[in-house]
Amino acid sequence: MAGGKIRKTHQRQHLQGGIPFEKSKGQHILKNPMLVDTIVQKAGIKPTDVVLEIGPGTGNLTKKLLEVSKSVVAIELDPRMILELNRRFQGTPYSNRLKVIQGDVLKAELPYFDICVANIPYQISSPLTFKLLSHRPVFRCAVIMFQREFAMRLVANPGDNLYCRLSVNTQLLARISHLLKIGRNNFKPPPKVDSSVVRIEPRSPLPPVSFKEWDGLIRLCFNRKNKTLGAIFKHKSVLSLLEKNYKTARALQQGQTGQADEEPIDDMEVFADTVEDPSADMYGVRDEGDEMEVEEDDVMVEGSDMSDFKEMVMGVLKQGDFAEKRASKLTQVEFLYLLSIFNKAGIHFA
Ligand SMILES: C[S@@+](CC[C@H](N)C(=O)[O-])C[C@H]1O[C@@H](n2cnc3c(N)ncnc32)[C@H](O)[C@@H]1O
Repeated sequence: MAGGKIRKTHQRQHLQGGIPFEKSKGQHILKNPMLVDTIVQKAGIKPTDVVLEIGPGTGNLTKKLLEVSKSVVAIELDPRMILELNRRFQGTPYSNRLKVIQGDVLKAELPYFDICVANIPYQISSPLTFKLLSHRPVFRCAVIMFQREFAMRLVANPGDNLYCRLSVNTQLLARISHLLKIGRNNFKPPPKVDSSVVRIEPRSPLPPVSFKEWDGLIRLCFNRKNKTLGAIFKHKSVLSLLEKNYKTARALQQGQTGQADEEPIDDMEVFADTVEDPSADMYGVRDEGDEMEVEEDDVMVEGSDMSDFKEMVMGVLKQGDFAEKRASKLTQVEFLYLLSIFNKAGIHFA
């Protein structure tokens, strides 16, 4: 840690190198040098690696990364931090191996990197994770500090309380493991929550699935994650949405004779689109576990109301033995199978 002094004002500003930290920018500096060493060691950086660091701040982690890698590219939003970084590394043997880009990482074009190591501002966790996972060429791994609950959602398994849409979507794209628990007192100023360091290893190749279709199904299932799939798919709003998609797909198919019926693998641009607008909360944790509000007219379609289309949907669920199962307990493989049998029956989610 650069030797700064701590001054407390009535606003409890915390200073390092004369810089007041801004909580709105997630500026919580790792002050425990042993932890910084452990994170760098766990990242398994090779001397030939180009490292991407997001939010280098005053450079505590950056210095250790420079010691073990070929070079570091750091993206930092706050120009005051960049001045501090320049002051810290100018005239040292590290200066020509450090490139600092000023800007918002969510808007920046990411450079080439082998490995990403970062203590990030927690408010960008979800869009940043998906921005990294859509980056090409595929990197080896990312070792990232997240808010503890977000990290536990990333690694959650079927049946765990925190298993949610975020878990399923990230685990489709990457292998994720929990590396370290970090208490809030290791930061200056301490955040309100504890943290965890997680390793993310992108899958390559990706499972051959349309991401739009996948997310459509997962979103539907997790909006009422503790209800049986049989109950979810009996709702009028769900059935009418799927019936509309079904009719559209059939009309398109009729207009495209001679084409293979296999679903094309989505272009990676799909991922880029979803991270451009973080407010869309495409993968956020906000809605997880919440029951989707059932509108007054969103009744269950029962008995005499039974339409041919509903019978078809129920037939698909029965075929895979899914009617009595709940999203909160379904594995990745089961979701992939469910999507494939729906699609085979001409039922689509996007
Ligand atoms: C949690 S601090 C980490 C600082 C330092 N890496 C450490 O571990 O001590 C997060 C850093 O990310 C920067 N930051 C916040 N939002 C950002 C964004 N959208 N893009 C890039 N950097 C950002 C902050 O200015 C701050 O320096």
